Amino acid sequence: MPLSLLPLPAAELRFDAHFLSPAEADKLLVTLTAEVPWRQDPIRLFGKQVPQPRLTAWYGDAGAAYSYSGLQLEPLPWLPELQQLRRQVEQTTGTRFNSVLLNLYRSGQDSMGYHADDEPELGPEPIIASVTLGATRSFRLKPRPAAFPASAPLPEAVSLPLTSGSLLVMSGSTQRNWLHALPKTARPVGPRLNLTFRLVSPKY
Ligand SMILES: O=C(O)CCC(=O)C(=O)O
Ligand SMILES: [Fe+2]
Repeated sequence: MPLSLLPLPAAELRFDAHFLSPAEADKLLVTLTAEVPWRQDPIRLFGKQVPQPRLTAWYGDAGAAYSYSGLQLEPLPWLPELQQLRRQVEQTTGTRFNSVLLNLYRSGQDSMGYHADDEPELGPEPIIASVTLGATRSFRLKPRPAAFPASAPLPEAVSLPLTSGSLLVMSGSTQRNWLHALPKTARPVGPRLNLTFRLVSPKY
């Protein structure tokens, strides 16, 4: 299945619900959950240090250092499974990636707040390829008000259910014009593992 373009104004979003087969996605979820050295780093939130409401890991080519929410992350060396997935994602998107951020949402209580992936090392129009394994969670996008003319109504926020094995590609002006989040849910849901492949420019 090719990637299909999702209709969101002033954004570039492509989606394939069946990028990985259910069997591939399940196998990868089990392997990565067990083999990744998951961490729960503190983040600064309103001036206070609090644990992130999810587990994370950062893999990449040597030198692909990245700062995220005030954290400096040195990449772990690629696991064979992640290398293979990177190649698959590169083939499908026609883009090169040198790193991947893994987020493990252990339950519906784990989440990620609204943000844009607009750190300088990602460049002005980053391409971010997001693979989901495990539970379906809603990915929310809302407009950045400053990015839209004040004279017209703002576009509405949207919810995309990201299912296991799906691939979502954000590119072009998406990060400049929209924020995204993975809200908590009160529904009982199993773990969800998300991988966002990125191309970061090494800092020398
Ligand atoms: O878990 C997700 O689908 C979103 C992850 C995300 O936005 C990020 O890693 O920057
Ligand atoms: Fe993000």
